[in-house]
Amino acid sequence: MLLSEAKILIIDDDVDVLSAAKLLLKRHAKAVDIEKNPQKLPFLVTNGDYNLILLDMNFTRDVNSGREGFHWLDRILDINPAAKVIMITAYGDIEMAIRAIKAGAIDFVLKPWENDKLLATIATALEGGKDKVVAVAEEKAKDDDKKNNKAASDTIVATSDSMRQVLLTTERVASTDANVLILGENGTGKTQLAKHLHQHSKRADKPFVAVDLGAISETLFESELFGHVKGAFTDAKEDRAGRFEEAKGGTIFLDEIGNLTLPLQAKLLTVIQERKVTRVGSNKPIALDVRLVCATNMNIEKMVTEKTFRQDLLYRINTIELELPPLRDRPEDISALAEYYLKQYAKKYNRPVNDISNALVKKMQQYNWPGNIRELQHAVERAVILSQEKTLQPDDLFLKSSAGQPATATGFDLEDMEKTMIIKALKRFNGNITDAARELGLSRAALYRRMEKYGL
Ligand SMILES: Nc1ncnc2c1ncn2[C@@H]1O[C@H](COP(=O)(O)OP(=O)(O)OP(=O)(O)O)[C@@H](O)[C@H]1O
Repeated sequence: MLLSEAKILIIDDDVDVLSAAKLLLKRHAKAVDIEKNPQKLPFLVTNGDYNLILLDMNFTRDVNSGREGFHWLDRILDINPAAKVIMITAYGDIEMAIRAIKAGAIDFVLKPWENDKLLATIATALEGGKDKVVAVAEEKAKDDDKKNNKAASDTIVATSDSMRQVLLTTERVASTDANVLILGENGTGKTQLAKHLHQHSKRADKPFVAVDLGAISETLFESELFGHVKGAFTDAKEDRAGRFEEAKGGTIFLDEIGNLTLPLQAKLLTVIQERKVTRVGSNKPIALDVRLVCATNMNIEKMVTEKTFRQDLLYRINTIELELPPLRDRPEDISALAEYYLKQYAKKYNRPVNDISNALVKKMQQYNWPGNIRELQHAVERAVILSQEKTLQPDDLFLKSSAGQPATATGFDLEDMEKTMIIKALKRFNGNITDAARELGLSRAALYRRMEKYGL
């Protein structure tokens, strides 16, 4: 839809912002309404038939949490899930803006804005009608999937020889009922692989139940995994099946198995050996028909040597071992995954970006990715949200950790120097990002990222 045909609503508690925006937009749009009081939003959204809403992130002057903005964003999307909301955020609030986009806003503008940039952002948002609706529908489908406790049919990207080999073995062992132990650092895709195994097994149409053992307290372990009967303890108001029973006929995935204390390891071993569970407070064992898949990021053999993990339990769970290599050891997967996530997020957030420069691919392949695929996924998501161009450049990707990178030989801390230069440039231009970026020879997006990195 064209801006000249659009009806726009602007909500901000700053009347100067409202009048400046109205002055600018009424020359380009069909109609512009302004409102100072966000309480009127539900009425306006229900009755106003707006094509676009510009919403302030922080309503209470001295509270900068943005929470109110999120609250109102939620309300708008509750009333109309396809509503197009652009958030107005304060300078330095990039993190918040990213969260808002993840929560369903279509874009953000920073205050004080440049008129041309604001008009371009609005025009792009108005153009991308269908994508937004599709994205909302997809999110909803995903939520529904989660609610139904189904294993989502996630794509596995595997270009490297090592990953292809892992996939091949996984698919081969899927049809057996053997217990599988998946090893790998955090974020290498252990959960994803467990789901893949389940989907290729003859239990695929039965439940896939994932349990994060690292997140269950010792006291709740038994009742969570094995269930309980009414009155077994104070909070046991009714009979409840445990996770093992929920997985009946399907697969149970026990993540972070290395985190189990020795007494809990003993309890789990008994269940696996006897293939029966007994709910807490009951004395009736229930026969189990589940496939057991476990995972850990710990060195479990070493734990056995150190006697912190029972050898007999390890023998039970690792009939077949699959090991996911860390991302830094499979450079072909780095570029394939980056492209996969670039496409996915560009579509989801309706962004123009569709390519990755060779220089950025090189930068990604030199980085050590301590958080593996999860870290790469988040880095690409942020870059897609922030990028204004069609091709992602090295500066667009914000990498958190520099661990494993060669240290600077000069003894100077380059980061300190960079930070000082940015502070100086910002002071010189009274916080004007465009001028400071030009002085520093950076794009605006690159300057924002550095400001964020240094907490400026
Ligand atoms: N081969 C892959 N292709 C595409 N995406 C992947 C792949 N492997 C993992 N992912 C994605 O990476 C993220 C992390 O994967 P997952 O949760 O499976 O890792 P994990 O090893 O179980 O992590 P943790 O050790 O923290 O439990 C998920 O969003 C997942 O969808």
